[in-house]
Amino acid sequence: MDVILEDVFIKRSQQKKKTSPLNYKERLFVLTQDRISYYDYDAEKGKRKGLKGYVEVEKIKCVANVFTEDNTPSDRLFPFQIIYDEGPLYVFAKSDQIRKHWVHELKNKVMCNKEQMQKFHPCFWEDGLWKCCFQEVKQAMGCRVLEN
Ligand SMILES: O=C1Cc2cc(OC(F)(F)F)ccc2N1
Repeated sequence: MDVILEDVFIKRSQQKKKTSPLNYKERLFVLTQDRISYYDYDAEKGKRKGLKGYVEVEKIKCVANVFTEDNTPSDRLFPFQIIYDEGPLYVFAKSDQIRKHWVHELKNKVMCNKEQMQKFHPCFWEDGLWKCCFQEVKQAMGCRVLEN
């Protein structure tokens, strides 16, 4: 299966508990027709190393930008979210242009998916609540309708 897009992003690890610290790791992301995979990689050699995980494109219910807060570090200015049945996965692109390209490609794939989501949370789930609507239930219905 050939590569559609490939880029180095920071990903936010899914927090097990709301008190556990958030951690951010740089990974190589690869989009193919049916998967978005991410790898450990060697920056010096620019080589892919171990596959760390993936999400099947058909499982993605929504892709959207995420609003950042004012105190966002400079390497996490362009986040987007990939929402699948287990919730949102947060990825940080290096520029708005790179983010736009990935979100565009992923949206094109999601529109063909059986399960799509029209309501989502435009801000992060962080420290046990949605930063957009302050609901404290992660499964709370999205507070924003997806515009076209
Ligand atoms: O804990 C995790 C696993 C993960 C995967 C991911 O990228 C995706 F969608 F799988 F391509 C993005 C963020 C995270 N956080």
